[in-house]
Amino acid sequence: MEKITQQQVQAVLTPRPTNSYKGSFGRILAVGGNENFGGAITMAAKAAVYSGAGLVTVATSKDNLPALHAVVPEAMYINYFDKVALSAAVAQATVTIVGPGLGTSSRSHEILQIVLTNFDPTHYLIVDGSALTLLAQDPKLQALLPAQHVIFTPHPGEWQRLTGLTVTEQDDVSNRQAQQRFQATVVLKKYHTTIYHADGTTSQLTVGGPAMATGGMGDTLTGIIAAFLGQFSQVPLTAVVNAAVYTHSALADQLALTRHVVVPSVLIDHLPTFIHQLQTP
Ligand SMILES: NC(=O)C1=CN([C@@H]2O[C@H](COP(=O)(O)OP(=O)(O)OC[C@H]3O[C@@H](n4cnc5c(N)ncnc54)[C@H](O)[C@@H]3O)[C@@H](O)[C@H]2O)[C@@H](O)CC1
Ligand SMILES: Nc1ncnc2c1ncn2[C@@H]1O[C@H](COP(=O)(O)OP(=O)(O)O)[C@@H](O)[C@H]1O
Ligand SMILES: [Mg+2]
Repeated sequence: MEKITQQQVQAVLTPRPTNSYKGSFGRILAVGGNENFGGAITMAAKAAVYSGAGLVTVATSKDNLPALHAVVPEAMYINYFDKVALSAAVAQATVTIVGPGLGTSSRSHEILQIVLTNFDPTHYLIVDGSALTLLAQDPKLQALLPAQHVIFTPHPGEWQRLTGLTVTEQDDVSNRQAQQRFQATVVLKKYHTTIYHADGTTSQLTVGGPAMATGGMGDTLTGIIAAFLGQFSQVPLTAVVNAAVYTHSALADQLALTRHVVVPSVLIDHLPTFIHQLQTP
């Protein structure tokens, strides 16, 4: 198993070409955030913007719109109950996040089904939070998953729901066997997060720690992964995912030097500076 190094990450985070524009850095769609969990999709969207995504649209409950725009006015909005608008947005996005704060109601299920049905498999799909729980509950939804370019970001509880593996049974052999059933990249989030890539390789973090154990930290990670996929599309998927997961936890470690807890919103605010710091030899 390969440990992810800062040098590998720095090789991914290339500076922006001078003749670039917002369309050069990904069209991200973030789908989630019901009436109770609007913060989850807002953090995902803000993390994507602050990690350099070109264009970010949030498909969420209308209840969340004022708060979304107060926190991240750069993000565009659609109502996720508008099936026509949601289908069109999914088809256009170069990277779609689905699941943070989506909830597990029948309406949440319907939204996930629309996302999976309209997704363009040449693009990227990040499946997190409630979307993983909905998938675990319904094999028919699993059958709609594209065969490539899918990234699952479960915590051990979500991975247990998907695979039936209890947290103590989640060893490398069992996790790899389970990954092969889905063909997706699996980012198994924990102390020293392990990434089971779809190409058969495995990577592990040596950064990150308990100051990250607070609600919203995983939602934030989805936005960083999406933004990096949107920007560094010429780099292999394995390296881009590793770079995003590393950046998230390495920044948390830096902030934890002077903090008891790393609040996700605070981590997001530091992303532009930290990414620049990684780019500067
Ligand atoms: N501000 C917000 O709106 C927030 C919304 N959230 C959303 O809330 C929904 C439910 O997600 P949750 O993860 O909170 O709850 P879940 O019920 O999906 O998962 C928690 C369960 O997993 C088990 N588990 C085992 N190992 C774990 C580990 N290492 N970390 C976490 N849980 C572990 C726990 O014991 C618990 O039973 C998701 O859609 C999520 O995105 C959360 O992200 C928290 C913040
Ligand atoms: N003790 C820990 N050590 C390292 N990383 C941690 C620790 N606790 C939490 N994290 C990280 O915080 C994030 C939590 O994700 P998740 O449980 O999905 O949070 P949420 O759904 O509330 O946003 C993951 O990236 C995980 O690796
Ligand atoms: Mg989560």
